[in-house]
Amino acid sequence: MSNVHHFYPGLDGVVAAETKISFLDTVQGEIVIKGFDLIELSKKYGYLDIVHLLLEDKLPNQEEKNRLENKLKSNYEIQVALYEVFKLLPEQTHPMDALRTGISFISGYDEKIDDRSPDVNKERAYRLLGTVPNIVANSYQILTKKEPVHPDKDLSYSANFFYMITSRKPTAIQEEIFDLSLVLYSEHEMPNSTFTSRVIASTQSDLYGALTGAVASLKGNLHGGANEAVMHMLLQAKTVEQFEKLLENKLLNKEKIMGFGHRVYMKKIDPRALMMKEALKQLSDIQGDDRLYRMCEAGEKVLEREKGLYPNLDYYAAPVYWMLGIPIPLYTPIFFGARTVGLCTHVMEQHDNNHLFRPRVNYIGERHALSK
Ligand SMILES: CC(=O)SCCNC(=O)CCNC(=O)[C@H](O)C(C)(C)COP(=O)(O)OP(=O)(O)OC[C@H]1O[C@@H](n2cnc3c(N)ncnc32)[C@H](O)[C@@H]1OP(=O)(O)O
Ligand SMILES: O=C([O-])CC(=O)C(=O)O
Repeated sequence: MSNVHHFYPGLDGVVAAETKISFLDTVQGEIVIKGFDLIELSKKYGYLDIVHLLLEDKLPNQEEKNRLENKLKSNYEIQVALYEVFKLLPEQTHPMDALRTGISFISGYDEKIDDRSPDVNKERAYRLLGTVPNIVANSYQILTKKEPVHPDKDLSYSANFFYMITSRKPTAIQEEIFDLSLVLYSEHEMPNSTFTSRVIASTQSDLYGALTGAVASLKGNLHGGANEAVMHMLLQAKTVEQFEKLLENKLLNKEKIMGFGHRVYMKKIDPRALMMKEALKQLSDIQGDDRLYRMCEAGEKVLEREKGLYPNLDYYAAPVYWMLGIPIPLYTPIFFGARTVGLCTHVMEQHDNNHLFRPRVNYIGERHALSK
């Protein structure tokens, strides 16, 4: 038997799981979520529909949707002690790190922490879906020395999430676009964060641990952190010409351009980015300011011409969140908030049909004999 195995750097192209949750069908050009194309879903359905689809295996009727929303609302509040924990965090803590701490902290309140059965895991997932927007919003409020914002149960789930992070109730169109962004971020097969959560769950560790690991994964700017990085990059330019120059210089310096490229869609635009691009156009028209839209479009052309690269969702989500008036450090936490449902579904699937993740290596170090 050989000690050398075929090595795929970054597990590129390696199949890591059999799943009934989702699949990036690059042949048909579809993001399949429980059998439906996410882009088609996003044109007709909202975030709560997707939550129901992922956790209950079916699109909900109105009554089921109301029941789901009420269940999430009954889980909006966070432990008083968590506010105290956030007060102890150093001021410069990134909201993703505060979120990681928050999710880790609340695990101690779960009286059935050692129960991984599907029903208990599902209840836990609903609790997390209710709680995460509050953790995202109020860790940030406290870190920025503001008063906590209490959830408003008269608002829809997405409107309340928006309200808690901005302290403003959204207009109808703002609510619609924010909800669309949550739909688009909700689930995406086997990105690094989902893989991380499944790896953790495969030791029979719990949902909180798996999600805590996923927050850390998502924070990196090769993954979820790219949406914040895109906005910082856009803010470095004031005009289309300046933005084009900035990108050209970055490419000359062999820098990676945030918001472009994707392990799976490398040579095509991420279909979710197109949806967010339309939303950006809509916001630009409403606000009578299309500067960011024009800069982003020009950037697209530079990357296509120079590198044959196309935008991923983060490229257009960033300026959309900017035009919605959302603080930049919350862009990646919002991504996580939206992805909570996808991650919970994956952890549940892993627990239900588990095989410990434990890959091998090709050893390229030295071997020594110990002298006697
Ligand atoms: C919602 C999401 O999480 S989507 C991902 C968000 N992340 C980003 O936007 C970060 C920027 N993008 C990237 O770093 C990459 O495209 C990734 C990490 C997302 C995927 O890339 P990988 O599959 O690992 O491919 P890799 O990084 O090796 O790139 C392959 C080639 O394309 C180039 N490339 C890929 N993405 C970019 C980019 N954004 N800017 C410039 N060049 C790029 C690489 O430099 C490399 O070129 P080379 O072969 O000449 O060295
Ligand atoms: O699929 C990936 O690798 C990253 C991504 O787009 C996502 O998590 O939404």
